[in-house]
Amino acid sequence: MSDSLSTLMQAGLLAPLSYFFARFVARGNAVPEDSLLGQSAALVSMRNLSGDVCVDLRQFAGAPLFESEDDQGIVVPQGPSLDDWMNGLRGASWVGGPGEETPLVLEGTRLFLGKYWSFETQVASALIARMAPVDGIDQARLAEGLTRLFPASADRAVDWQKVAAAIAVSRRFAVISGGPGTGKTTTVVKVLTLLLEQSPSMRIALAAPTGKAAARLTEAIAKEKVRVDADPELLSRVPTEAKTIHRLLGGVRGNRFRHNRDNPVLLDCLVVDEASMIDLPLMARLVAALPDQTRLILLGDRDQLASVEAGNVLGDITGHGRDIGYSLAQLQFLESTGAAPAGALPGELPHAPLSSVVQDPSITDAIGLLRVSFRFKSDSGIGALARAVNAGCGEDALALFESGLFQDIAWLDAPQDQLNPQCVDWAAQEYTHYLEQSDVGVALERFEHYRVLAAHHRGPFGVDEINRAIAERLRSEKRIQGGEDYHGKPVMVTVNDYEVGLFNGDIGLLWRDGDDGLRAWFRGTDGQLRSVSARQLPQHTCAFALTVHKSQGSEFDEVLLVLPFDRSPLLTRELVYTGITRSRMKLAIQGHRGSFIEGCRHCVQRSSSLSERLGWADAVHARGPLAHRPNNNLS
Ligand SMILES: Nc1ncnc2c1ncn2[C@@H]1O[C@H](COP(=O)(O)OP(=O)(O)OP(=O)(O)O)[C@@H](O)[C@H]1O
Repeated sequence: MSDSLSTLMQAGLLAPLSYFFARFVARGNAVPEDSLLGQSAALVSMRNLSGDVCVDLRQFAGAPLFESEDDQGIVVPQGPSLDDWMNGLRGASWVGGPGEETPLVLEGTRLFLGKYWSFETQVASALIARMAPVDGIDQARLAEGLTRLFPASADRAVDWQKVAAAIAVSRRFAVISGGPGTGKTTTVVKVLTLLLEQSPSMRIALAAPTGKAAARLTEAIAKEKVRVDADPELLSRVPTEAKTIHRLLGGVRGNRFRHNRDNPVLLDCLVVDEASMIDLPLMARLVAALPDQTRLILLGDRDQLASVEAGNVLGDITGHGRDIGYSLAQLQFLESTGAAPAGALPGELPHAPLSSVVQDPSITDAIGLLRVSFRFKSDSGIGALARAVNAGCGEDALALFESGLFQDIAWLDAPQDQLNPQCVDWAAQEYTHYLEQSDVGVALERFEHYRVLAAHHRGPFGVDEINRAIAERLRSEKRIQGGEDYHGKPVMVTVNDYEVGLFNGDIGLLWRDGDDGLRAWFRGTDGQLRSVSARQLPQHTCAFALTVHKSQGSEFDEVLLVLPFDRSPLLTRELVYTGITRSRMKLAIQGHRGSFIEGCRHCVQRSSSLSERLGWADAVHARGPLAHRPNNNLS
């Protein structure tokens, strides 16, 4: 006999939200909360809070439904056999089939929260509606533009940027994915140029999930625009400013965005950067607010961490690290426009016929993978490290630190229960540079050069403790003075405040403004400085150290990555890869060697059916070291 859901909640094994949802569903069906229905509702809600979009009952049939520690003395309920489970749920009035508006939806063996089933199907149908190639492309003009903007290299190797550009111009939905410095922004500026050459009146917008990412996109687009060989008048129509997705959608009114299906954003083309950070609900709201004829181009690194909230939208769209092969029609198009030399691109993949990878090649036909990093050359330890981690080889990654070949990477062994003192030394030394500035604009810019990142919030290697240790050191060196709020304190906003215009993840500095006291200063997506009084500052935390999750969309010259000593579910290949690739020039990792190797083996797996809805064959979530082919993104 297993313990009740309420006991599980009291023991901290079940979130209160999941318990009350289970109770609500059970009462709605007039059954006890510890019935199969109540337990199933609690399971789906709990898994959703951990990032899954649905629960595949096959994974839980005959297995414990919730995680527990052996020493807790709690008996966790087990899933029944698959047949009994499916039959039991089919009889419940609050469990509907696909399309029914019920709190739970059962589709095949997958059980969804009704809302998430709707989000997933909305995203799938919006992307599928854009999957076919666009009619009426002037191929001669496109071929001329591709030749002009992507001059042939001497070695006649495939120019993956050119391939991705041809794909993005010819389709209403495209993804351009690549690791850091592979030229996503460079390519998209050329894509927009080619689109404007096809259709000069095209209305284009740029967006990103966070203010930081939008500011970086704005800056990168401005830099690339001046290098493009095209009519300056046409180029002036490429937008100069990227908005956050929240701002593009017009901010929240009540619990809805101002732009939605009934009041769409009127655009011909939307480019969204850092797409790996977009969770399923936000993606659903974004596509709902776009008319079907609006082109959507997603940029991102498919190997990065999935979004904080449920779903792994970019991973699902791009096949979770699988190789990409193109259909015959796509190969013919790419060759006829000169995007790739005849016979150079993968159609049927060397290790498998395309039909075993995708049920419908339209999905791979929409993806351009950038495979060469222009940032990390062959002497870059960061590049080599990212490649080894991405291939799941923690041992190889550790060997790079000891090889003596690379000056830009360093490993620090973690003492079991405290930070390595060298970490605090380095951080205090680096942060002194911005604290020495008199101008807040310069200080903000200087602050962005260096960052400490960690996997966890709490514990000896969590951001809370690291922030405390760094502040204490800087205080002892008289670099900062004062209590909770002080001149020079870095702050990160942790909520969206539409009134004040500051959003979750925005980073600024508290800075004394003459006699007016402390104000919090931020740089907007347009590059302009703005400040709010310390009193107006929405809920925030200290930001000497950030979680790797929060650092997505940012890059720094130098990074100290603090990994936990013990194995942890958070320590995954994607987390380590994302942490490493936040650094442009210099990286130090503090960690435990065994946990690091384990972490590199372990991939984030989130249950959803989006990849299958989009045409990928079977569930491709298993991305273990064997299933994953090393990619060349960072060569
Ligand atoms: N084909 C190319 N040849 C030479 N340099 C290039 C090429 N493409 C891009 N670069 C340079 O590489 C650098 C990175 O390019 P870009 O910013 O477009 O990459 P990204 O993938 O958007 O990077 P990020 O990781 O910052 O998102 C830039 O300095 C850019 O000018």
